[in-house]
Amino acid sequence: MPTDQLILIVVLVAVFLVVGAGAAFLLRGRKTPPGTYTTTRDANDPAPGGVAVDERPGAPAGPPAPTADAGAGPDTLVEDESLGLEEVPVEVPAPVLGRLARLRARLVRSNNALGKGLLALLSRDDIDEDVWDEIEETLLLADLGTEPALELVDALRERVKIEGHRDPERVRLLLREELLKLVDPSMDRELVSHRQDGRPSIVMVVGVNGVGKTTTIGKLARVFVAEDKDVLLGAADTFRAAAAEQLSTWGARVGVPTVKSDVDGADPASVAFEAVRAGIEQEVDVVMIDTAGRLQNKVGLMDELGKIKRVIEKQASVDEVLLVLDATTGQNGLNQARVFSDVVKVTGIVLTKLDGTAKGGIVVAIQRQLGVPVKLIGLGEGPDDLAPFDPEAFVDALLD
Ligand SMILES: Nc1nc2c(ncn2[C@@H]2O[C@H](COP(=O)(O)OP(=O)(O)OP(=O)(O)O)[C@@H](O)[C@H]2O)c(=O)[nH]1
Repeated sequence: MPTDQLILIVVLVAVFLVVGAGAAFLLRGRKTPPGTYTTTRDANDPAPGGVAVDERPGAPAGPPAPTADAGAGPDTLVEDESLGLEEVPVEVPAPVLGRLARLRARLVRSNNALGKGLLALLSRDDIDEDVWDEIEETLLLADLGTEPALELVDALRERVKIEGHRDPERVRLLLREELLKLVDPSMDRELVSHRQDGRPSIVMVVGVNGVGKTTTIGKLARVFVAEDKDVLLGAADTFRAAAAEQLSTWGARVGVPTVKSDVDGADPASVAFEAVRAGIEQEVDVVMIDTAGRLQNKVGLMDELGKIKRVIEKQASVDEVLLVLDATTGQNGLNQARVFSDVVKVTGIVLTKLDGTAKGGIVVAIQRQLGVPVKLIGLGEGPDDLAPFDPEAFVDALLD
């Protein structure tokens, strides 16, 4: 074979080997399973900066985030040796669909005295004035509120008079219908959690101390991740030192980054501003801002809340202001709700700790007083113990 042909063959073989090796290297990356947060940052996006720290779980700011193995189950270890990063466990949250069905037993356990009590009273042979008084008392004890309780008693009196009673199935049906009317299925309970006008949805979470704000954000982040959304958290609770840590731990569990201040007692409005800026830059779907718990009668702190919202709105309007209320505090929650709503227009209520109280009637009282729907309910301390509020499922659980 002539030398020039031999050289040509050697060159072709070498080219083939180089191209093959390159292709194998490029194809080596693992596919990211749905729901796993990787990165929303484009290659040409600026790196985060300013007072707040963008904490992307398992990765320092800058390089791309680690990916998880395809088909990941709970507690999947995420690793990317090529970046020399530590292994970070990322959980796969439970699907949102049918959550209330899964958590129904908890609602039934704590609230069935209400439903059972009403059913027993209404099924009596003779419903005299004493029985109606007892029915009213049962409703008031469940925190339904005076006006709705009287309304319900009147409606039941009327229907029992016309339709008769005693047949347990019939009694159950009419009670169900009347309770459902009070809970009001016509209210819009959808959470705004999608990008619109080229920017993320901004969700602010407010409430008094210890009601479950941070926990709720952590649980909600999981809900959004389960829906395959990109989420970013902002730790504007700079009052309690451990709060930012608590929030970023929740985020890290599902691979969601947290923007927080590295300065103790930093201005919460500026942390919120940075978080929203990062969310816009990184093109996420939802930014959730945690705020410090504050008593509704502390004027300075309530003013601060108004300021946080105004500062956020320099960049993007706030789509949701979720007021978290602890269901076990009963009517006291109503006073809180009114004051909070005056300062930052509340768009939805999250009622936590419904697993630990027989006062499910508070749902009706709150919605009536504020005209704001209960959008989510907390039914336990577990990471997936938060469910969208479904009026029918709720009333059914009361009557179980
Ligand atoms: N049983 C039950 N406990 C809950 C629920 N939601 C939150 N908690 C618990 O309530 C406690 C307070 O929750 P946090 O999220 O720290 O409350 P917070 O409102 O952020 O507190 P501050 O930042 O101090 O105002 C925690 O122990 C939570 O586990 C719920 O739906 N059911």
